[in-house]
Amino acid sequence: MPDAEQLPDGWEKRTSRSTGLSYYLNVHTKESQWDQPTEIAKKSGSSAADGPAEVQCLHLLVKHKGSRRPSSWREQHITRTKEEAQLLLEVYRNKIVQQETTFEELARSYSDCSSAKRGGDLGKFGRGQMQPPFEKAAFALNVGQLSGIVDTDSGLHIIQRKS
Ligand SMILES: Cn1nc(-c2ccccc2)cc1C(=O)N[C@H](Cc1nc2ccccc2[nH]1)C(=O)O
Repeated sequence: MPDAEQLPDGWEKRTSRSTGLSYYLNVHTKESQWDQPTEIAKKSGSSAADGPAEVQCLHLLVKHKGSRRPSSWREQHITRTKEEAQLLLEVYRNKIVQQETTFEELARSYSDCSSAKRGGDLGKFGRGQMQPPFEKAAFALNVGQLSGIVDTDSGLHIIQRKS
C-alpha cells in the first residue's frame, strides 16, 4: 500500500489561500486539481477541450450575516440577511448591464472583499485555488462575460472574466 502522501512524479500538494483546502499542482503545466493524482503528471498543457489552465477575473462580493467571515474593510459587523445581499447585488449587476457605471468602480466602492482596492481584480488563478462554486462559475465564463449571482461560503458574488 503506497504511502498516502507519496504522489506520482510531477505533482506537488498545495493549500488554497482562500479555502484552506488541499489541492494538487502539476509542476510541468501549472494546472491544478482538487483530486489526489494517481498517475504521473503530464508534461503538455491543457488542450482546448479542457478549457483554460487559468483565468483572470474581477468580482464584487456582498457578504451577509451567514457569511464565513461576516466582516470586511467596509463594515466591521455585517448584519444584512442573504436576501438583502441578493437584492443589493441585483441592483449593482443591473447598473453594469445598463452601462451606468463600470464593474471596477462598483467593486471598489461596495465589494466586501479586500480585492476591492484593486477594483475587484483577483489576478490570475487556476483550478483548485478558489471555492468550488466560484471556480465553476469563473471557468464557465467567456472573456468579458458577466456572471449571474454566485453563492459561496464567503457570500454572494458577481464575476467578470478579464482573460
Ligand atoms: C481570494 N482572495 N483574493 C484576495 C485578494 C486578491 C488580490 C488583491 C487583494 C486581495 C482576497 C481574497 C479573499 O479570500 N477575500 C475574502 C473574501 C473572498 N472570498 C472569496 C471566495 C472566492 C473568490 C474571492 C473571494 N473573496 C475576504 O476579504 O474576506
